[in-house]
Amino acid sequence: MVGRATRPTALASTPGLAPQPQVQFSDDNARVSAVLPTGESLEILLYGATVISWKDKNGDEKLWLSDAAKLDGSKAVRGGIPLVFPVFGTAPDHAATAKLPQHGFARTSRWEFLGKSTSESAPGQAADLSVKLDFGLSSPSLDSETQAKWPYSFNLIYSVTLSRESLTTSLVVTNDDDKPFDCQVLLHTYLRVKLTNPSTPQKDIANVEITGLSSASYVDKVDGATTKTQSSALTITGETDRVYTPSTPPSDPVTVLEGGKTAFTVVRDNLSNVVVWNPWTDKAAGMADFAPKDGFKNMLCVEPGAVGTWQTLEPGDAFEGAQTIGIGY
Ligand SMILES: O=P(O)(O)OC[C@H]1O[C@@H](O)[C@H](O)[C@@H](O)[C@@H]1O
Repeated sequence: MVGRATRPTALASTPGLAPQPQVQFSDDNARVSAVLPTGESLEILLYGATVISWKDKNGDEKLWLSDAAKLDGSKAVRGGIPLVFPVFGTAPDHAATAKLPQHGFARTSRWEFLGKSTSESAPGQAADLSVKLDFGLSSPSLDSETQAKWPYSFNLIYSVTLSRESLTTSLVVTNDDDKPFDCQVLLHTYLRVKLTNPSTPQKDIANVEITGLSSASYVDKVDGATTKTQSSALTITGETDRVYTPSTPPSDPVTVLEGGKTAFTVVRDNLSNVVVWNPWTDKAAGMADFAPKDGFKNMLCVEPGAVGTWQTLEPGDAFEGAQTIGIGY
C-alpha cells in the first residue's frame, strides 16, 4: 500500500539550478487537492472519494456541483463525480444487493487517501506534469450496518489522474472473499454545461448535442424502461434518464458539443454502458440538494459504467473500469 502523502508541496530548488516546477498539493484529512504547474486543478473529498472540482488552466470549472450539495458527509454529493458501487439504482430483485441504498455505499463511505504520484507527459518535460491520486476503500472500513447489508470482503482502489487536457478516473474492484459476489460500477460524472461560444445565443443545455451514441440501444428509464435505439445525435429537451449500451468500442468517444463545438470527449475503458441523465424541471424541483433549481440547464450527467448486467467476481478476481474525459474548446 502506498504511504500517506505529506502536506503542501512547494517548488523544489537545488542550489545553482532553477527551481523545477512541481505539483502543488494539499491534504487536510477531509479533502485532497492538487494544482499542476500549468494551472489545472482538482479537489476530491475523502467522503465518497468524490471529485468535487476539476478546473482547466484558466480556472474554468468543468464539473457541475449543486449550490446545495452537502459536503459534510451527511449525504451523497449532488454533483462532481460520485462513485456508484456495488449497485446502480436499487435492485429489489437481486437478493445480494436488495438491502442497499440507491447507488450503493461507495459514494457515502469515507475513503482512505493512499498517496500521490506525478509524472512528466514526456521525458524531460518537467513543466508538463500530471498527477495521480489514489484512494482506497475495503470492507473493514464500512460501518457495521452497511457490512451487514453487503457481507462481502472486497477492496476498491480509485485512481484520479489530472493532466493538462484530461481527467482520468479508474476503479479497480477486487474480491477478497472466499465466495463470489456480483457488482455494478458507474462513474456518475456531472459535466458542467457552460457554453462559452459567443456566437451561441442560448448558453445552456438547449444547445448541447451528444454524439457517439448513434445506433446504440438504450433503456429509457423515463418511458417505462422500454428498450429503444438511438437514431442520431442526442439532444436534451426534457427529463432524460437512459442506460446506453453502445455497439462501438469503448475507445470511441462520446462527445458533448456545445453550440456545435466539442466541449468534452468521454472515452471508456472496459465499461460497456453510458448513462445519460438530466433531471429537468420537476425532478430538479423535487431534490432538496439541487440548486439553483434551473441548474439542470447547466449540467449533463454522462456516466460510464458496467450496469447493464452484473459483474460476477470470483474469489481473488478483479474488475477494472475507467473513463478519460478530454476537454474540448
Ligand atoms: O438522486 P441520485 O440517487 O443521486 O440519483 C440520480 C440519478 O442517477 C442516475 O444515474 C440514474 O440513472 C437516475 O435514475 C437517478 O435519478
